[in-house]
Amino acid sequence: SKFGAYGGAYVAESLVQCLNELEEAYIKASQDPEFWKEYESMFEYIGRPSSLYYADRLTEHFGGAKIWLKREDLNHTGSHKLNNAIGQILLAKRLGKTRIIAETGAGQHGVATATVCAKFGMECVVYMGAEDVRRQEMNVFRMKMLGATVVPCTSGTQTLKDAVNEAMREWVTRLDTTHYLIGSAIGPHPFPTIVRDFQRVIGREIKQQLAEKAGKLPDVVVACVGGGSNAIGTFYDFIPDETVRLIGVEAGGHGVNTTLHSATLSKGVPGVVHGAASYIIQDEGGQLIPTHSISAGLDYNSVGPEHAYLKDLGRAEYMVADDIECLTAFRLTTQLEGIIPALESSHGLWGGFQVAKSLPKDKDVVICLSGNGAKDVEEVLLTLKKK
Ligand SMILES: CC/C=C(/N=C/c1c(COP(=O)(O)O)cnc(C)c1O)C(=O)O
Repeated sequence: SKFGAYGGAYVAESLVQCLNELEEAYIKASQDPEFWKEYESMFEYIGRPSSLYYADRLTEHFGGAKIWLKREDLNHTGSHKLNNAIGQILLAKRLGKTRIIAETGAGQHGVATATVCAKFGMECVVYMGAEDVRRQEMNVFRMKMLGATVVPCTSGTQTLKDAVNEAMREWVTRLDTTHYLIGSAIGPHPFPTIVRDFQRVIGREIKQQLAEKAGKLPDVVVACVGGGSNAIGTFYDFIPDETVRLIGVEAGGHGVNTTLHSATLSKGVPGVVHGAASYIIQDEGGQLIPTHSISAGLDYNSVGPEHAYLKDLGRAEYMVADDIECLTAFRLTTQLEGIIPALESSHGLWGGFQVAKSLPKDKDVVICLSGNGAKDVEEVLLTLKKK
């Protein structure tokens, strides 16, 4: 249940039994070929395998290594989030739950959760910071259209961490009927392990696809890091391949020399929040301090414990892209490849571009394009108008 000193389950007594039940159910399911068959039978619904697209114009523009995009934005609902939502609702069914709650920031996880609840006939309640309800309004419409109840959270900074707080607070009162379908590789054990196992299909497909297309392993794989699920899913099957560099890109917001960022691994400190030991953006007293990112899905005080572990091991490297760099990558990808990326993914794109331009042409850099940017175009226009 630990990733080195990180991970664990630092929760109130009232949650321990439910987490043990979840862990037991997951261990049984993960050892049951029928479970994985059922999970993989839903790949058609998700649209898997997602394509590994060679971005020839971005490659030419930067003049260095070949840039490949892993198109998780083309999945049903528009991001990688459905990979995890499908797996967890199958678990919830095995646990006999009838009701699902979730947190969301960018609204992508909320939409993915509402989608699987519609598909599998379960009640769905999604907690979402009021600020994120405003900046990801299109996804709020989609969640409601899919039959979910969206609960705006007005505590704290009214963003992702506040939604997690409220979801956990409610979950502990409804453990018998309700599964908390967590949206990233965060939270108390066994959540980070479960979410990683449902996202590792990303890296497994990349490995197979690049072997087919280029007859080799990637030299670098890059992904943005919010809670860390698309990144750990991209990295996990490459961890044993020492020649493959693993690079996570966090949100630099207004700059890491300000307090308004979400660069947890670069500027945070070890601590405990939302049931897990990891890196945290907090003050000396251990209180969460307000974070900022132009992208709601990266605007979070902590990060998955497995990333904290990979960082300390030196197996993965973590960079930062600030709001401006994110917007630059957003524009370049849109105007050179005709692909509008989510603002979250744009952080990974920026990081991948910087690495690609520093490498020779015979190298291959794969960037996980975690989501579609349709949800962000209004916010981007608003931001550009303020310039
Ligand atoms: C679970 C809270 C995070 C959300 N989204 C995060 C997100 C992220 C960051 O989440 P992780 O992959 O878990 O680091 C990356 N790309 C897209 C398109 C995202 O929507 C959400 O609510 O949709």
